Amino acid sequence: MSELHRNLIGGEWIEGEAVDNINPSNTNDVVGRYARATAADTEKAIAAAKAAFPAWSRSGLLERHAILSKTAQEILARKEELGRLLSREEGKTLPEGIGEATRAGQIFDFFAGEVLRLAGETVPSVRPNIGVEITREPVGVVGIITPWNFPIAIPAWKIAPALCYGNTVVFKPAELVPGCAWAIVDILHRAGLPKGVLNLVMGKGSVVGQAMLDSKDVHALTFTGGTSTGRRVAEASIKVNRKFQLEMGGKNPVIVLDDADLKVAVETVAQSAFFSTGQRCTASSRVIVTEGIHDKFVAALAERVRNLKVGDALDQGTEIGPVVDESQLKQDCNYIEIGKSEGANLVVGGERVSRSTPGFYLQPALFTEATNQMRISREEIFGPVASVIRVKNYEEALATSNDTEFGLSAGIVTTSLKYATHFKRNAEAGMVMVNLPTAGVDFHVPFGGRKASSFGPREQGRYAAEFFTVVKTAYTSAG
Ligand SMILES: NC(=O)C1=CN([C@@H]2O[C@H](COP(=O)(O)OP(=O)(O)OC[C@H]3O[C@@H](n4cnc5c(N)ncnc54)[C@H](OP(=O)(O)O)[C@@H]3O)[C@@H](O)[C@H]2O)C=CC1
Ligand SMILES: O=C(O)CCC(=O)C(=O)O
Repeated sequence: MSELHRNLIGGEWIEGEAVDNINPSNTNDVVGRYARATAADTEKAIAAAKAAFPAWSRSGLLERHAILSKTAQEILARKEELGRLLSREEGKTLPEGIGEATRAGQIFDFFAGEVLRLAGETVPSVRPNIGVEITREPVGVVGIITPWNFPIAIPAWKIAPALCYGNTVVFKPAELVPGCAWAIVDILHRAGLPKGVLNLVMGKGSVVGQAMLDSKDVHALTFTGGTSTGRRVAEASIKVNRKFQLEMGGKNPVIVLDDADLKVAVETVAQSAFFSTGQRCTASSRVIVTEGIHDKFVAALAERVRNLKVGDALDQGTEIGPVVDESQLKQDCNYIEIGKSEGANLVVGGERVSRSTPGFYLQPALFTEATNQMRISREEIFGPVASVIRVKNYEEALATSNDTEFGLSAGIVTTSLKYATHFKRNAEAGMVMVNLPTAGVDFHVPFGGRKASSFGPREQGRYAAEFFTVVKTAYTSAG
């Protein structure tokens, strides 16, 4: 039997009930065995983080810099192995897995630099002989709850800034993907983090996650996942005056205008909608196309989708890996049936694919003749399913793209500077892409959305400081 990967609590590796981590490309393949934490373990982890906070919040900048930098170097040196682990446990293709592992290394590298750039402000007072200093301090114990779709990048972009700014951490990864989570915690632990500064509690959201929500000793909570869980995080946090940050769903539009370059449009939409099996909160599932280009665009996109190679995430040449698990696959298939019953036209895909190994394979599905009122255009599906909505002109395209409760990412494909500029200004989204896929973002600039997609300060880049610190304003009289 393979080694049990244990939880890290107060600097000790702690046993727990063993859970198999299953490969969605081949359900006969057990990626590893991981210990399931209990609510009592979670309470111990929170207590350990609380006890470690006073020393870590005052730790030397060079110590923090060295640990984050060493972590970055090890992740980058092992990016192929970690990328393979990621693809094996989550199902994105190997190049995508290696790309994500690389991104995690770059994020730690970025925040290793940020440790040395911590800054405040001194400003004159409006009163004579008084100085005003504005500084940022760590918040305390940060709870981190992450989803399964970015098993290494999302933990990295929450853990790295939390530690950089002097917080201690209790980290709960999604139960489906403990492998990458365990690997980065192991790397950080060996890089020299003091006991209790980073605690790992793998386990169920309803047990471990809930124990974090219920604790008044978790002073800030950063969450990425589904909208309904996000609401629970918000409600629980308000009760205990906790700072919280939510990244949730999307129903991201991509507009294709008559003047678009056809090849760019097809590739941008295929990438936005189907790569990473459509399992990205930034994926696009509403393709809004003006009537002059509609028919030739649909024909070219359908051809591209028909030829997308669905297969084992680790096989060379696979473009679309499996869906993450049986329950997500059911959700995708259910929405495909809903789309058909609503009267949209399924032009290609949507059927389960058999391979030599048992896995959750689905041929990407493309609907046409959809309207923006259909459920498939309004609800997040989180799979390789997209619908084309035909519109008359740019004005109708813009209105349709903004007609959604979500506001994470929005894209436009056009050769017109006028429309590109107008769209950047008027799209109701946190991130806007011109002639680029709606998914796949840089690691050093702000990430986040508007409306029901996000709540709280932005993640990533220098903007991360807003969530992971609290501001203090100090006044000193000269005498
Ligand atoms: N915006 C995004 O990036 C993502 C959006 N989603 C959307 O959410 C839908 C559902 O996906 P799913 O993974 O189930 O999303 P969840 O919101 O259930 O999961 C996200 C994280 O929250 C945890 N969690 C679940 N219940 C609780 C709770 N009561 N208290 C605290 N934490 C909890 C989960 O734990 P565990 O999984 O271990 O039970 C996981 O770590 C998807 O179909 C998709 O629409 C999903 C993933 C990412
Ligand atoms: O598109 C990306 O690069 C990031 C997407 C993401 O964070 C998510 O799907 O949760």
